[in-house]
Amino acid sequence: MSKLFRAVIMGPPGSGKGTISERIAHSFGLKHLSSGDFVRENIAAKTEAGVQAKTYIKKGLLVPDHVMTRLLLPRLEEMTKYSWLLDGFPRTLAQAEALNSACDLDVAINLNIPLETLKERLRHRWIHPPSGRVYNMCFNPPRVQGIDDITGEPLIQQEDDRPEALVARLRHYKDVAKPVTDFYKAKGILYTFSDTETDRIWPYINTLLSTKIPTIQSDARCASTH
Ligand SMILES: Nc1ncnc2c1ncn2[C@@H]1O[C@H](COP(=O)(O)OP(=O)(O)OP(=O)(O)O)[C@@H](O)[C@H]1O
Ligand SMILES: Nc1nc2c(ncn2[C@@H]2O[C@H](COP(=O)(O)OP(=O)(O)O)[C@@H](O)[C@H]2O)c(=O)[nH]1
Repeated sequence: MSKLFRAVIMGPPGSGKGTISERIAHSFGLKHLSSGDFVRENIAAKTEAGVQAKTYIKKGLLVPDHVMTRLLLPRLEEMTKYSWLLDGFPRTLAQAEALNSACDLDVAINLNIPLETLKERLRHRWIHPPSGRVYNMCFNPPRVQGIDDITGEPLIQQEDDRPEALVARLRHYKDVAKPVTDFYKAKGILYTFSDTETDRIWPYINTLLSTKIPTIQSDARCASTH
């Protein structure tokens, strides 16, 4: 029987997790699971975890580990038949440990992007909040400026993508992410990619996954959710 492929992608805000996840989902037929999308769906559906999560997000805070794992792990249980790539989770060691008790990962992709590049990217990032679609006014602009391609609704810039908020976010990211990357390094599944451009990183990720996926997965592919 073919084995399913399970991966996580980590990196600071603006490092290209969403962009690269979309490419991976498209090229390898994995499901792209975004923790931010799960949070937004739970908020919209007013689930208990969603109501709790909203109070933190409104203050610009990360959702606490116990709320986040309660929201996410049941969704992963629904995915037992699929290969997936998880984007945005884990962000803390506690989350990584919770995930580790739920499933075995094959690969942890870690994006290492210089601070100046992150600042520049996020300055140009615009999002469509209801869907989570992300644009960049230089790298992948919408067809009409300020308007979502699919729905025609307005795009917004997130408060915490502004340069002042970003430095604090990045500092916080570094503190909490280090134990997580150390955890995956110790397991021998951490792959770090450093560059200023997604298009230069992508061929390396593509090659890595091409060597991993066909050997452990043949008929278990599934369509991307995006
Ligand atoms: N693993 C997680 N742990 C805690 N909070 C989370 C997690 N994933 C998502 N969230 C919450 O949901 C919000 C939206 O998440 P999402 O990943 O879409 O955006 P983000 O924080 O702007 O990330 P990035 O800039 O890296 O894309 C986060 O700001 C955070 O409050
Ligand atoms: N200029 C430039 N922008 C990029 C590149 N890769 C991604 N982006 C944009 O940078 C922003 C952050 O990327 P995103 O995938 O949302 O990163 P995430 O926060 O890690 O999920 C988005 O607006 C992307 O469109 C790149 O190589 N160059």
